[in-house]
Formats: sequence, structure tokens, C-alpha cells
Amino acid sequence: MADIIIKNAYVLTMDPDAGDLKNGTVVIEDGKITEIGDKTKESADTVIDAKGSVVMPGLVNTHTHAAMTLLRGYADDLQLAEWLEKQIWPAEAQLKAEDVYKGSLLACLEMIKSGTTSFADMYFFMDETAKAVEASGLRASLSHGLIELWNKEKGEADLKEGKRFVQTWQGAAGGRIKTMYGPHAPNTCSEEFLAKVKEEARRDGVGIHIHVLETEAELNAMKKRYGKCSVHLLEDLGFLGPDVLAAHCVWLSDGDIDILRKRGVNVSHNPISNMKLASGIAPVYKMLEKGMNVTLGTDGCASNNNLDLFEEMKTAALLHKVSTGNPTALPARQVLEMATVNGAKALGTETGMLKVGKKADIIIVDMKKPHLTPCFDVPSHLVYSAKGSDVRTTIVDGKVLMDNYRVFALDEEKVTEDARKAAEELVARVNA
Ligand SMILES: C[C@H]1O[C@@H](n2cnc3c(O)ncnc32)[C@H](O)[C@@H]1O
Ligand SMILES: [Zn+2]
Repeated sequence: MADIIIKNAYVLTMDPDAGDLKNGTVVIEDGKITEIGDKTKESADTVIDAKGSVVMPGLVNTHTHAAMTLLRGYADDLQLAEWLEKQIWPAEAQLKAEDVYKGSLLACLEMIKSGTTSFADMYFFMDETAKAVEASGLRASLSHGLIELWNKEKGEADLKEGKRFVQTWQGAAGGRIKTMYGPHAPNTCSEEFLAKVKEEARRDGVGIHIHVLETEAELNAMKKRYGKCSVHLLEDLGFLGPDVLAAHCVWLSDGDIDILRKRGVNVSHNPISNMKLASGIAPVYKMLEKGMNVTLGTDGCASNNNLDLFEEMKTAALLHKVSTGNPTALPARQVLEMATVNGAKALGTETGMLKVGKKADIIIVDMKKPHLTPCFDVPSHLVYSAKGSDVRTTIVDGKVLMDNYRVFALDEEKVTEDARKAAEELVARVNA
């Protein structure tokens, strides 16, 4: 007998070899997809009737700072440098471990409720984020943020903590937790430090998550300091490869794109954060045209201000049509690929596609809604009309975390209330 059968669904597989099923069934056993078809096994411990719904791979958020839910709406309408240096870093200096746990749990709850099944995170007190991921049932690739700021002692202490985190949590929660090294950015870490991080990541066999060329200010600072941009510096250090997840990549030249493509670097595009901080428009159309693995991220809740990847998909599709003057740029299916298949590839998880043998990270989107009626084309609706709140069921590793909008994994009221209180107390400490 199977563990879960989802039946009567429109099955959006995102598998280029299989295509979609208009009325299909997905079978899950031992955390994996074991059958997809018109007629499959009939009996299971849990049978979900998904009539009027779409079954699809869970969404992958490749760049966030989960605990920053506590700073949602804390510092709006600023450019990155002022936002970070004058508002966010002083607030983060007051963070306690328990705040990060509560903020991360709130993020996990928000992601479960809006269809994100895995995410890549970079922050501090990362044991707490890992514990929140473990408790919530989500999948994540976590890294301790390393912000050296040309202070050798701080860099060494950060790297030691980053390594301890990797060695403690790699493969935890039944393999749902993976770890990475998280050097903050080429303009906040020295070249010697970045080289050391690369060496440690290689030694531990884990990836690297880093912000790259997010702002024009970073580009100018790098040219002034090194006479070359961040991508060329990282290339000269031998830093770049398919193990690197580069967030933002807004200020890339054509030459930078060629380097990132040649090295197989994964890019996390964060259009809402880039628009809100007025950082600029990443050359996503060009990167996709060149066959690069471009994925989607929300960034943290202080620069987005939510974790809804449905909003991110729509924004990406619209932004690159208007910026290229080409309405065929980033069509709905390609944007869905960025949020599923490409994200899974970047995080190295066996997810992102509904295919026999893949891990069962699956969401069900309720299409029986006024704003989703009528429906001529499912991918179009998912990108241009749907919202995270249309997700009715979220399954990770074959475990049902939410069904019919009811979250089993977490106590919604307590998580929300605890985070609200922690955020108020944090801001009171900052203002004291
Ligand atoms: C881990 C550190 O990164 C900070 N952060 C959050 N969002 C951004 C961003 O868009 N660019 C650079 N740094 C960012 C976060 O506040 C932590 O200090
Ligand atoms: Zn970020």
C-alpha cells in the first residue's frame, strides 16, 4: 500500500520528457514519487482528492535570510548601503539566538503556506534556523553569514563558526538539511578571506552562497579597490564553479555573464528586492538565452517584504518583458522552471520535478477561485494570476505539512504570536 495518493489532479510535472496530465494521479511511498499516471494504485494511507487543483513540484527559494521576518517593514525605501549599514546591521547587533529561532519558524510557516518546499539561507545563529527547519519539515541549504569587513580576527572567528555549522548540520533532519559556506559579498570580504572560504568549502564538499554585484556601488568599490569587478576577482581566485550560488548578479557585463556561464555558476534572481532597494535590473534574459541556471529568490523580509514565490514569479516575468521591450521574454513555463527545476539543480536536491524516483516535495494549488476562473492555460495562471495563498497542500519528503489550508507541522497561532513579540522586543532594544 502507498503512503499518499493524490488523485483527480491536473499534474504539472515540469518534466520535459513527460509533459502534463490533465487528469492524473501521483503516488508517494517512502518519501519518493513512485508512480505518475492516469491509472495507478488505488489504496494508500492518505488519499487526497485534488479535483479542480493543480499538483506541481514545490517551489525553491534560492536566496533568503529567514529570520529577517522579524524585520519585515522595519526599514523601507532606502538604498542597500544605507539600509544595511544604518538600519539593518544595528538592529541585527541586538539579535539573540531565540529571536532567530522564532523569526525562522515564522518564515517556515509562511513558506509552507505559500508553496515553498525548500530554501537557501544565509544568516547568524544558524543552529536556530536549522532547528526551525527540522521542526517545520521543510528542506533547506543553510549557511552562516561570514562578514569579514577586513577585520582578520572577525574573519577567522566567522569562518570557524561557519565550519562548525557545516560539520554539525550537514545531512541532518533525515537529509532535509544541507549546509553551505556563506561569505557575504566580494565588497565585504577580502580576497584572502574569499580564497580561504573556497578552500574550506572544497575540503568539506559543500557549496558556497554569496551576494554578487547587487549594486552599482559594489561595482565601483571593486573597481577602485582591485581595478576589476567582483566576477573577475572571483574568477582570478579560482572561486567560481557549479558549487557556487550567486545571489542578485545585477551589475554584470557581457564578459561577466560569459565567465559565470563557463564556470556553471548558479544565479539567484531576486527581482522584488532589487526593485525595492532600487539596485537595478539583472540581465536575466541574456543569462537564460546563454543557457545559464537562473533561479528565483525572495531575499529577506526586510527588502521584499514577504516570502511569496508566486509574487516573485510574476514580478520576474513582467520585469524582463518591460526591461527588454519584448513581451515574449520569460514566458510562464520558463519562469516556473526557474522556481522549480532550476532551483533544485542549484541546491543539488532530487526535487523540482514530478518524476518517478524524485523526492516527494509537492504542492497542490486550488484553482477553484474567482481570480483563477476561467482557466485556458495552467502555467499562465500559476505565474500571472495565482498567489501563494492559493496553495492548499504542501508535502515535503513525502510528509504532508499542510492539507486543505491546515498546517500540521507547526502551531500557527503560537509561531505568529511568538515572532510578533520577539520583533517588538528586538526593536525596543534597538531604540533603548
Ligand atoms: C547575512 C547578512 O546579509 C544581510 N542582507 C540581507 N539582505 C541583503 C542584501 O540584499 N544584500 C546584502 N546583504 C543583505 C543580512 O541583513 C545579514 O546581515
Ligand atoms: Zn540577501
